Amino acid sequence: MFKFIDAKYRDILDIPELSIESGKITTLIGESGSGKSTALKMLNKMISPTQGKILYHGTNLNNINSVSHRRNVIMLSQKPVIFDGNVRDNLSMGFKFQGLELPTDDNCYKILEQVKLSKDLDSPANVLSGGEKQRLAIGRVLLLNPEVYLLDEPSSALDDATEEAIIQLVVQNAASQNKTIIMVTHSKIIAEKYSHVIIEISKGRVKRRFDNGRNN
Ligand SMILES: Nc1ncnc2c1ncn2[C@@H]1O[C@H](COP(=O)(O)OP(=O)(O)OP(=O)(O)O)[C@@H](O)[C@H]1O
Repeated sequence: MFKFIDAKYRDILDIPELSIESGKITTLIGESGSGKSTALKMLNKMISPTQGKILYHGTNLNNINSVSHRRNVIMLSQKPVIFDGNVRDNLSMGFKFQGLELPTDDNCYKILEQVKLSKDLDSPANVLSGGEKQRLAIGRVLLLNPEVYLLDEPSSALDDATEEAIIQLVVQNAASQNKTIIMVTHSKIIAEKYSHVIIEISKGRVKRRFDNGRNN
């Protein structure tokens, strides 16, 4: 699905060859500052390689329109982004950005059920609790139904239980549809529990890439 070929980003990342397969959960691990977030940002074109290239389904990402790419490859920040307005507005926001037909109330309620948020679509979003905001942000991404979910762990530590709850929700909903999940975590426990493939990054280079032995 993704293939790095002699891809460099400044002096931060240097990846001569790396493939990320579709339909799998791939996790990037490695010490702080090793380049994990930078690698993830390259996958949805937030940044582009300064040398070399990254292919997506065989096409150089440089030749793919950024807006349409981000329809297929969505970054879910673990710090929830909540917009002014009600729950419905927040669920529809991605569709508005992308110029797509807005989701029906029925579909919105189905997603709220999946993320276990029992709120009315008309209720204001800014009064939700932190955990509820997180579930609403996840619902927004699940509703967009992308091909690839990028989950970036904030370096400012969320507690592991919250991080795992987010991952669990996405894995349950996305992996059951054979979607691709690529995530960054500092937690070896989380990496080993959920990943098919683990990639260890050290000083901007791939140190190890191994099959985690998960086959479902
Ligand atoms: N736009 C940028 N300009 C200059 N340096 C940058 C830029 N983005 C990241 N860096 C540096 O590149 C290195 C890798 O950063 P990155 O955020 O990818 O690391 P990380 O492995 O995700 O770290 P953490 O686990 O702490 O989040 C760091 O030293 C960071 O300071």
